Amino acid sequence: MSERIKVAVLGAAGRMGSTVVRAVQGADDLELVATLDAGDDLSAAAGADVAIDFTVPAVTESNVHALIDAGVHVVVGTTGWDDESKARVRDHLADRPGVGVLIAPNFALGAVFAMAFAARAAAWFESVEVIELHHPDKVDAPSGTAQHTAAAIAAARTAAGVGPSPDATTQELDGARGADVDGVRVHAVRLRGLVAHEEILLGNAGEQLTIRHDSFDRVSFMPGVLLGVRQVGSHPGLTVGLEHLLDLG
Ligand SMILES: NC(=O)C1=CN([C@@H]2O[C@H](COP(=O)(O)OP(=O)(O)OC[C@H]3O[C@@H](n4cnc5c(N)ncnc54)[C@H](OP(=O)(O)O)[C@@H]3O)[C@@H](O)[C@H]2O)C=CC1
Ligand SMILES: O=C(O)C1=N[C@H](C(=O)O)C[C@H](O)C1
Repeated sequence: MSERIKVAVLGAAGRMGSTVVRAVQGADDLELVATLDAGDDLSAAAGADVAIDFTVPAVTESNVHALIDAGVHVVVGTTGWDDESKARVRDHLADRPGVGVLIAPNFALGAVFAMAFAARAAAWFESVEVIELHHPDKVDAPSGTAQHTAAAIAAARTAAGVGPSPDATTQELDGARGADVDGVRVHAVRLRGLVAHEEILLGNAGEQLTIRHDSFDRVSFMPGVLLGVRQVGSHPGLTVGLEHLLDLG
């Protein structure tokens, strides 16, 4: 058997981190070498080939820079990344050839396909809006997935020369029309009982297409996380979105 990939998990006690720990322990080709939580010294991850970060938006970027310095590939599921923080990672990686960082707002395969399908359809519909629905313990809104979805939809519409979705609203109670992500309206629901869900609504005169994805359990993210761990080392530089490992990018 070829050598196993040594893996460190950051945020190991969290909802996602604890599920990731079990998935890594269950994979024959992976070896769990470190589990870290808030307050732990990041140098414990330096012996890993790949670190997986499911922490909190406030710390994920500094974790990634420290891991790049240590020459460790990183698979990042934590949300909260914007264009500036991604650009800083891209610049850092330019000085560390061979190191790969994968940031994916959603590792559930169905969610990645839902985003890709929505981007393909978006240029053919007059109206499009995104609704994301999550458990009430989530700290960020809208979800990273919804922002990634809206950005892909907006890019597809711009490339096709399609204008904004029609909207006659001139009077609005703050927030009633959701957040504006690159011109696409995104609405966030927080409800006990939910895990992670997204609907993309596309409308034309007389018809509606609804693309919906549901993660009922955090195990849904594990095949994508493990795919990322196995492939990040052969994707040096920054990769944003699991779609690039599924030939959908
Ligand atoms: N990409 C994807 O597919 C998915 C992404 N996510 C994202 O993953 C992130 C985590 O979600 P979730 O697991 O639900 O959140 P949790 O709050 O359950 O877990 C976060 C964990 O990170 C720990 N932590 C905080 N600071 C540090 C640090 N500096 N170093 C190491 N660990 C730290 C927390 O510890 P403590 O509580 O002690 O502070 C906690 O255990 C979120 O951004 C979420 O949006 C979630 C699901 C899927
Ligand atoms: O916090 C969560 O739970 C999730 N976060 C990610 C996001 O913000 O998109 C992925 C998934 O939706 C679950």
